[in-house]
Amino acid sequence: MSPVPISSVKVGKIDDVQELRKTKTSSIPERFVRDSTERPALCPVITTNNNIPVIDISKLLKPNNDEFHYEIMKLSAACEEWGFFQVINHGIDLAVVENIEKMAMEFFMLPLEEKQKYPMIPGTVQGYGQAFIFSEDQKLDWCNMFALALEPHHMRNLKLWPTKPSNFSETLEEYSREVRKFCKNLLKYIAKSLGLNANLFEDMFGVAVQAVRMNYYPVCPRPDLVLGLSPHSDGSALTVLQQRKGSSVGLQILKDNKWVSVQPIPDALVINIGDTIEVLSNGRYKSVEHRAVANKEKDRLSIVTFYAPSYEIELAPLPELIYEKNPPKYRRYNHGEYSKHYITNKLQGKKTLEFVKLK
Ligand SMILES: O=C(O)CCC(=O)C(=O)O
Ligand SMILES: [Fe+2]
Repeated sequence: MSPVPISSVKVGKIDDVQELRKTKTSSIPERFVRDSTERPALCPVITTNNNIPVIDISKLLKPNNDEFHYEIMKLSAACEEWGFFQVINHGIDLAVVENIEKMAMEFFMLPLEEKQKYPMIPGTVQGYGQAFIFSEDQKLDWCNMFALALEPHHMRNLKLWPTKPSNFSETLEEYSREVRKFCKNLLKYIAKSLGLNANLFEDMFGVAVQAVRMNYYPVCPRPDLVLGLSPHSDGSALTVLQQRKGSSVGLQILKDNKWVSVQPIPDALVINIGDTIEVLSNGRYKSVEHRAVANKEKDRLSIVTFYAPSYEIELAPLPELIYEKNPPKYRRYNHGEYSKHYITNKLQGKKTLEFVKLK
């Protein structure tokens, strides 16, 4: 069951944030102004460096030596305590990483009419615009998105593949191939870190679903009033996030009820555990709530890949991780049904997981 468009949704007027920015006005339209409880400046933000764990993938290439075991232990602690980590020496060709950043920026800098040839279709999260908007009074994010499903092949909506910039398809295909390889390997390490057979996730997921979302956050005159992206957890198994070099700092994760700002490390990728792994690990690994904030001085680009099981797969906490003192916390469900639930509801912290949580 793959996501289907919803045609009956009334989303109201959605101002394009890049166009708003061009007007140089310092006032923010009401639909972007958050309630005081949601405004970023009112929440305590920790910005200390070196907080989010860093995993060195090169140390995982030779299994079963001390370095390998140490790194696997670090990975396990990162997934349990943070749900987020950065990876260095990830093995993805840096030229491929740079190319996608350049291409994405070229896309976002195109005239609005060009980008609007690929409008976001409510209920599918594909195309250009704002996703997860389901009513006329819902608050908007200070962000322009462009998202596409890449795999499996039959899910590609070819009408949504831009013809400009001219290298769009080729660049995205190359990037997504590299990221797919990386995700498959990382899932092996994650399985090992849970004491499971390395191939368990790959065998279980079938032909994995892979989607990419490019988020562009223009400079904002009042970042204290808006959010770049509403708080949410990801409905994927794994998410790989790349931040454009020289972008502002914008990603924040909720840790012990405080928003912690993720300081980018050059050439590193940010990884987070999505809802699927939280469920399969019966809550041992956390799909952590995160959001993005806007910035007054610098714009920001993030390129996000969601890697998830095939839609027909049934998911439930793994029997290997269930024992008497740790009974199942989630029910058995179909992943396609979960995905549909995810993308047909607005982003609201970890609310989506309630759909499958056992009371
Ligand atoms: O731009 C970011 O840092 C956050 C993006 C994100 O969380 C998402 O696209 O799911
Ligand atoms: Fe996310």
